Amino acid sequence: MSASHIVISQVNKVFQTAEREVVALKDINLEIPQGQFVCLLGPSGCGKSTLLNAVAGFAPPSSGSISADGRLVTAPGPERGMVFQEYALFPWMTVADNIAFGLQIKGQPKAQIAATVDQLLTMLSLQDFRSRYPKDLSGGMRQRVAIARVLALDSPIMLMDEPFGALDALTRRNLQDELLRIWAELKKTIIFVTHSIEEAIYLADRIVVMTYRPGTVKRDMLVELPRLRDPAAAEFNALKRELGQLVMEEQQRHHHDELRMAAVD
Ligand SMILES: Nc1ncnc2c1ncn2[C@@H]1O[C@H](COP(=O)(O)OP(=O)(O)OP(=O)(O)O)[C@@H](O)[C@H]1O
Repeated sequence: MSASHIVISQVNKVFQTAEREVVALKDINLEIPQGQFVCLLGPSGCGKSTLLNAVAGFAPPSSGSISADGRLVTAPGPERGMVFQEYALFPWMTVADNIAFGLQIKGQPKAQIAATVDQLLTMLSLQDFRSRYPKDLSGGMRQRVAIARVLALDSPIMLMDEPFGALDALTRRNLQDELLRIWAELKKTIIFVTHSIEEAIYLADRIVVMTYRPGTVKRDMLVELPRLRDPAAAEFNALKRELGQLVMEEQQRHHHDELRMAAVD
Protein backbone atom coordinates (compact mmCIF):
# COMPACT_ATOMS: atom_id res chain seq x y z
CA MET A 1 0.00 0.00 0.00
CA SER A 2 1.24 3.46 -0.89
CA ALA A 3 1.94 6.01 1.80
CA SER A 4 -0.01 8.60 -0.20
CA HIS A 5 -3.62 9.08 0.63
CA ILE A 6 -4.75 9.47 -2.96
CA VAL A 7 -2.82 8.02 -5.87
CA ILE A 8 -3.79 9.00 -9.40
CA SER A 9 -1.86 6.87 -11.82
CA GLN A 10 -1.67 7.27 -15.62
CA VAL A 11 -5.24 8.51 -15.78
CA ASN A 12 -6.81 9.22 -19.16
CA LYS A 13 -10.39 10.18 -19.91
CA VAL A 14 -11.89 10.35 -23.38
CA PHE A 15 -15.45 11.50 -24.07
CA GLN A 16 -17.00 10.35 -27.31
CA THR A 17 -19.63 12.76 -28.62
CA ALA A 18 -21.57 12.53 -31.88
CA GLU A 19 -19.22 14.98 -33.60
CA ARG A 20 -15.84 14.38 -32.03
CA GLU A 21 -13.67 12.67 -29.48
CA VAL A 22 -12.68 14.87 -26.54
CA VAL A 23 -9.53 13.93 -24.64
CA ALA A 24 -10.46 15.49 -21.30
CA LEU A 25 -7.56 14.01 -19.28
CA LYS A 26 -4.22 12.71 -20.50
CA ASP A 27 -1.54 10.94 -18.48
CA ILE A 28 -2.41 12.40 -15.10
CA ASN A 29 -0.13 11.22 -12.29
CA LEU A 30 -0.51 12.72 -8.82
CA GLU A 31 0.29 11.42 -5.36
CA ILE A 32 -1.46 13.32 -2.62
CA PRO A 33 -0.31 12.75 0.96
CA GLN A 34 -2.73 12.61 3.85
CA GLY A 35 -3.77 16.04 5.07
CA GLN A 36 -2.62 17.96 2.01
CA PHE A 37 -4.81 20.76 0.65
CA VAL A 38 -4.56 20.59 -3.13
CA CYS A 39 -6.14 23.05 -5.56
CA LEU A 40 -6.76 22.07 -9.17
CA LEU A 41 -6.48 25.30 -11.12
CA GLY A 42 -7.17 26.10 -14.75
CA PRO A 43 -9.58 27.74 -17.14
CA SER A 44 -12.94 26.29 -18.09
CA GLY A 45 -12.71 23.03 -19.99
CA CYS A 46 -9.30 21.84 -18.80
CA GLY A 47 -10.71 18.77 -17.07
CA LYS A 48 -10.73 19.81 -13.41
CA SER A 49 -14.25 18.51 -12.76
CA THR A 50 -13.59 15.41 -14.82
CA LEU A 51 -10.60 14.59 -12.63
CA LEU A 52 -12.48 15.32 -9.40
CA ASN A 53 -15.44 13.19 -10.54
CA ALA A 54 -13.05 10.35 -11.29
CA VAL A 55 -11.56 10.57 -7.78
CA ALA A 56 -15.11 10.72 -6.37
CA GLY A 57 -15.95 7.54 -8.27
CA PHE A 58 -18.82 9.13 -10.22
CA ALA A 59 -17.22 8.67 -13.64
CA PRO A 60 -14.33 6.22 -13.99
CA PRO A 61 -11.28 7.08 -16.09
CA SER A 62 -11.00 5.53 -19.56
CA SER A 63 -7.65 4.10 -18.49
CA GLY A 64 -5.30 4.32 -15.53
CA SER A 65 -6.24 3.95 -11.88
CA ILE A 66 -7.09 5.94 -8.78
CA SER A 67 -6.78 4.74 -5.23
CA ALA A 68 -7.88 6.43 -2.03
CA ASP A 69 -6.95 5.29 1.43
CA GLY A 70 -5.13 2.35 -0.17
CA ARG A 71 -8.20 1.05 -2.00
CA LEU A 72 -8.91 1.19 -5.72
CA VAL A 73 -11.68 3.68 -6.53
CA THR A 74 -14.46 2.02 -8.52
CA ALA A 75 -17.51 3.86 -7.12
CA PRO A 76 -18.33 6.61 -4.60
CA GLY A 77 -17.25 5.64 -1.09
CA PRO A 78 -17.62 6.86 2.48
CA GLU A 79 -13.96 7.89 2.73
CA ARG A 80 -14.56 10.53 0.02
CA GLY A 81 -17.08 13.33 0.64
CA MET A 82 -18.08 15.69 -2.17
CA VAL A 83 -19.18 19.34 -1.96
CA PHE A 84 -20.63 20.82 -5.16
CA GLN A 85 -21.00 24.42 -6.26
CA GLU A 86 -24.78 24.15 -6.39
CA TYR A 87 -25.18 23.10 -2.72
CA ALA A 88 -27.16 19.91 -3.46
CA LEU A 89 -29.30 20.22 -0.34
CA PHE A 90 -32.72 18.60 0.06
CA PRO A 91 -35.18 21.52 -0.17
CA TRP A 92 -37.88 19.74 1.87
CA MET A 93 -35.60 19.17 4.86
CA THR A 94 -34.51 21.64 7.52
CA VAL A 95 -30.86 22.52 7.99
CA ALA A 96 -30.54 20.06 10.88
CA ASP A 97 -32.26 17.27 8.92
CA ASN A 98 -30.03 17.88 5.88
CA ILE A 99 -26.96 17.47 8.09
CA ALA A 100 -28.41 14.39 9.80
CA PHE A 101 -29.49 12.65 6.60
CA GLY A 102 -26.32 10.70 5.82
CA LEU A 103 -26.04 9.54 9.43
CA GLN A 104 -29.62 8.27 9.43
CA ILE A 105 -28.90 6.31 6.26
CA LYS A 106 -25.92 4.79 8.06
CA GLY A 107 -28.32 3.76 10.83
CA GLN A 108 -26.58 5.63 13.65
CA PRO A 109 -28.44 5.86 16.97
CA LYS A 110 -30.61 8.98 17.33
CA ALA A 111 -28.73 10.43 20.30
CA GLN A 112 -25.42 10.12 18.51
CA ILE A 113 -26.83 11.82 15.40
CA ALA A 114 -28.24 14.67 17.51
CA ALA A 115 -24.84 15.19 19.16
CA THR A 116 -23.00 15.27 15.81
CA VAL A 117 -25.55 17.66 14.31
CA ASP A 118 -25.24 20.02 17.29
CA GLN A 119 -21.47 19.96 17.06
CA LEU A 120 -21.52 20.75 13.33
CA LEU A 121 -24.13 23.49 13.69
CA THR A 122 -21.78 25.13 16.18
CA MET A 123 -18.66 24.52 14.09
CA LEU A 124 -20.23 26.25 11.08
CA SER A 125 -22.08 28.97 13.04
CA LEU A 126 -25.45 27.59 11.99
CA GLN A 127 -27.05 27.24 15.44
CA ASP A 128 -29.68 29.90 14.75
CA PHE A 129 -30.62 28.34 11.42
CA ARG A 130 -31.20 24.74 12.42
CA SER A 131 -34.95 24.76 11.74
CA ARG A 132 -34.83 26.79 8.53
CA TYR A 133 -35.30 25.39 5.06
CA PRO A 134 -32.66 25.87 2.32
CA LYS A 135 -34.84 28.33 0.38
CA ASP A 136 -34.75 30.70 3.37
CA LEU A 137 -30.96 30.77 3.52
CA SER A 138 -28.38 32.90 1.68
CA GLY A 139 -25.95 31.17 -0.70
CA GLY A 140 -23.18 31.33 1.89
CA MET A 141 -25.37 29.74 4.56
CA ARG A 142 -26.46 27.00 2.18
CA GLN A 143 -22.85 26.22 1.41
CA ARG A 144 -22.12 26.02 5.14
CA VAL A 145 -24.88 23.41 5.41
CA ALA A 146 -23.46 21.49 2.44
CA ILE A 147 -20.04 21.44 4.13
CA ALA A 148 -21.55 20.38 7.46
CA ARG A 149 -23.39 17.58 5.72
CA VAL A 150 -20.18 16.19 4.26
CA LEU A 151 -18.32 16.65 7.56
CA ALA A 152 -21.05 14.67 9.33
CA LEU A 153 -19.94 11.58 7.43
CA ASP A 154 -16.43 12.06 8.77
CA SER A 155 -14.75 11.28 5.45
CA PRO A 156 -10.99 11.75 5.64
CA ILE A 157 -11.05 13.08 2.07
CA MET A 158 -13.09 16.08 0.94
CA LEU A 159 -13.57 16.75 -2.76
CA MET A 160 -14.81 20.25 -3.52
CA ASP A 161 -15.90 21.42 -6.98
CA GLU A 162 -15.84 25.24 -7.08
CA PRO A 163 -17.78 25.28 -3.81
CA PHE A 164 -17.51 29.05 -3.37
CA GLY A 165 -17.80 30.02 -7.04
CA ALA A 166 -21.32 31.43 -6.73
CA LEU A 167 -20.70 33.54 -3.61
CA ASP A 168 -19.96 37.25 -3.30
CA ALA A 169 -16.38 38.20 -2.42
CA LEU A 170 -16.90 38.82 1.29
CA THR A 171 -18.92 35.64 1.91
CA ARG A 172 -16.39 33.72 -0.12
CA ARG A 173 -13.48 34.93 2.03
CA ASN A 174 -15.43 34.08 5.19
CA LEU A 175 -16.04 30.55 4.01
CA GLN A 176 -12.45 30.14 2.85
CA ASP A 177 -11.34 31.07 6.38
CA GLU A 178 -13.85 28.65 7.91
CA LEU A 179 -12.66 25.89 5.62
CA LEU A 180 -9.01 26.51 6.54
CA ARG A 181 -9.92 26.38 10.22
CA ILE A 182 -11.85 23.13 9.82
CA TRP A 183 -9.11 21.61 7.67
CA ALA A 184 -6.45 22.46 10.28
CA GLU A 185 -8.62 21.07 13.08
CA LEU A 186 -9.84 17.89 11.40
CA LYS A 187 -6.76 17.20 9.24
CA LYS A 188 -8.70 16.30 6.11
CA THR A 189 -7.15 15.70 2.73
CA ILE A 190 -8.79 18.19 0.36
CA ILE A 191 -8.91 18.40 -3.42
CA PHE A 192 -10.48 21.72 -4.31
CA VAL A 193 -11.33 22.78 -7.87
CA THR A 194 -11.21 26.47 -8.69
CA HIS A 195 -10.49 28.78 -11.57
CA SER A 196 -9.65 31.61 -9.18
CA ILE A 197 -5.89 32.07 -8.88
CA GLU A 198 -6.25 34.10 -5.69
CA GLU A 199 -8.44 31.45 -4.10
CA ALA A 200 -5.91 28.74 -4.95
CA ILE A 201 -3.01 30.69 -3.41
CA TYR A 202 -5.05 31.64 -0.35
CA LEU A 203 -6.04 28.04 0.38
CA ALA A 204 -3.65 25.49 -1.00
CA ASP A 205 -0.55 23.66 0.17
CA ARG A 206 -0.13 22.65 -3.42
CA ILE A 207 -1.48 23.97 -6.71
CA VAL A 208 -1.84 21.77 -9.77
CA VAL A 209 -2.29 23.90 -12.91
CA MET A 210 -3.96 22.03 -15.74
CA THR A 211 -3.71 22.53 -19.49
CA TYR A 212 -6.68 23.00 -21.77
CA ARG A 213 -7.55 19.91 -23.86
CA PRO A 214 -6.07 17.53 -23.43
CA GLY A 215 -6.11 18.11 -19.67
CA THR A 216 -2.59 17.44 -18.44
CA VAL A 217 -0.59 18.67 -15.47
CA LYS A 218 1.10 21.89 -16.62
CA ARG A 219 2.64 22.82 -13.29
CA ASP A 220 2.60 21.13 -9.89
CA MET A 221 3.84 23.49 -7.18
CA LEU A 222 3.97 23.72 -3.41
CA VAL A 223 2.79 26.99 -1.87
CA GLU A 224 5.01 27.68 1.07
CA LEU A 225 3.70 31.07 2.19
CA PRO A 226 2.86 31.16 5.91
CA ARG A 227 -0.84 31.04 6.89
CA LEU A 228 -3.08 33.00 7.22
CA ARG A 229 -2.00 34.40 3.90
CA ASP A 230 -2.20 38.04 3.03
CA PRO A 231 -3.36 38.66 -0.56
CA ALA A 232 -1.75 42.10 -0.37
CA ALA A 233 1.72 40.68 0.43
CA ALA A 234 4.45 40.95 -2.19
CA GLU A 235 5.11 37.17 -2.28
CA PHE A 236 1.41 36.49 -2.73
CA ASN A 237 1.30 38.85 -5.69
CA ALA A 238 4.46 37.46 -7.24
CA LEU A 239 2.91 33.99 -7.19
CA LYS A 240 -0.33 35.41 -8.54
CA ARG A 241 1.53 36.86 -11.54
CA GLU A 242 3.38 33.61 -12.18
CA LEU A 243 0.20 31.54 -12.06
CA GLY A 244 -1.71 34.18 -14.01
CA GLN A 245 0.71 33.74 -16.89
CA LEU A 246 0.30 29.94 -16.86
CA VAL A 247 -3.50 30.12 -16.74
CA MET A 248 -3.65 32.77 -19.43
CA GLU A 249 -1.66 30.57 -21.83
CA GLU A 250 -4.31 27.89 -21.41
CA GLN A 251 -7.15 30.37 -21.72
CA GLN A 252 -5.70 31.48 -25.05
CA ARG A 253 -5.54 27.88 -26.23
CA HIS A 254 -9.20 27.53 -25.25
CA HIS A 255 -10.05 30.66 -27.20
CA HIS A 256 -8.16 29.53 -30.32
CA ASP A 257 -9.84 26.14 -30.13
CA GLU A 258 -13.27 27.75 -30.00
CA LEU A 259 -12.48 29.94 -33.01
CA ARG A 260 -11.18 26.92 -34.92
CA MET A 261 -14.30 24.87 -34.14
CA ALA A 262 -16.59 27.77 -35.05
CA ALA A 263 -14.82 27.93 -38.43
CA VAL A 264 -15.36 24.18 -39.00
CA ASP A 265 -19.08 24.20 -38.03
N1 LIG B 1 -20.06 14.11 -20.54
C1 LIG B 1 -19.24 14.72 -21.41
N2 LIG B 1 -19.32 14.48 -22.73
C2 LIG B 1 -18.49 15.08 -23.62
N3 LIG B 1 -17.53 15.96 -23.26
C3 LIG B 1 -17.41 16.24 -21.96
C4 LIG B 1 -18.26 15.66 -20.96
N4 LIG B 1 -17.88 16.15 -19.74
C5 LIG B 1 -16.87 17.00 -19.98
N5 LIG B 1 -16.58 17.05 -21.30
C6 LIG B 1 -15.50 17.85 -21.94
O1 LIG B 1 -14.29 17.53 -21.27
C7 LIG B 1 -13.50 18.69 -21.09
C8 LIG B 1 -13.22 18.89 -19.62
O2 LIG B 1 -14.42 19.27 -18.94
P1 LIG B 1 -14.48 19.63 -17.39
O3 LIG B 1 -15.89 19.97 -17.05
O4 LIG B 1 -13.82 18.56 -16.61
O5 LIG B 1 -13.58 20.95 -17.33
P2 LIG B 1 -13.40 21.96 -16.13
O6 LIG B 1 -11.97 22.33 -16.13
O7 LIG B 1 -13.97 21.40 -14.89
O8 LIG B 1 -14.27 23.18 -16.64
P3 LIG B 1 -15.35 24.06 -15.84
O9 LIG B 1 -14.57 24.97 -14.95
O10 LIG B 1 -16.05 24.80 -16.95
O11 LIG B 1 -16.26 23.11 -15.13
C9 LIG B 1 -14.28 19.85 -21.71
O12 LIG B 1 -13.78 20.06 -22.99
C10 LIG B 1 -15.69 19.34 -21.75
O13 LIG B 1 -16.40 19.92 -22.83
